[in-house]
Amino acid sequence: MTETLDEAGRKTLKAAGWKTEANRDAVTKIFRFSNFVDAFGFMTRCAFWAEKLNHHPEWSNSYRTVTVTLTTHDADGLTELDAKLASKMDKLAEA
Ligand SMILES: C[C@H](O)[C@H](O)[C@H]1CNC2=NC(N)=NC(=O)C2=N1
Repeated sequence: MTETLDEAGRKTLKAAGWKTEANRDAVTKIFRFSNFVDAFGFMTRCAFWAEKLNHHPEWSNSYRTVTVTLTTHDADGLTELDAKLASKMDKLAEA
C-alpha cells in the first residue's frame, strides 16, 4: 500500500476502508469488532506499534467501534508513515 492521489488530486491511501477527510489531509477508518474487549485489544496492540514507529493515531473508542484518523502532524499532511501505520492496523484488525 502506498500514498496516491484521489480524483480531486489530494493525497489519500489506496487501502480498503480508509477515506480522505473532506477538510484536511488525513484519512479515517472505522473498525468494528465483536465486542469491547476485541476493540480494546486492537487498540492496545496498535499502541505498541505506534510507539515503535514513533507515529501516533488520532482515535476514539465507543463500545466495539474504534475510529482512527491518520495524518502526519509534523508534515501537516499524509506521509509514508501514515501508509505504514494504516497497513499495520489493517493487519492487526484481522489477527
Ligand atoms: C517528536 C516526535 O517525533 C513527533 O512529535 C512525532 C510523534 N508522533 C507523531 N504522530 C503523528 N501522527 N504525527 C506526527 O507528526 C508525529 N510526530
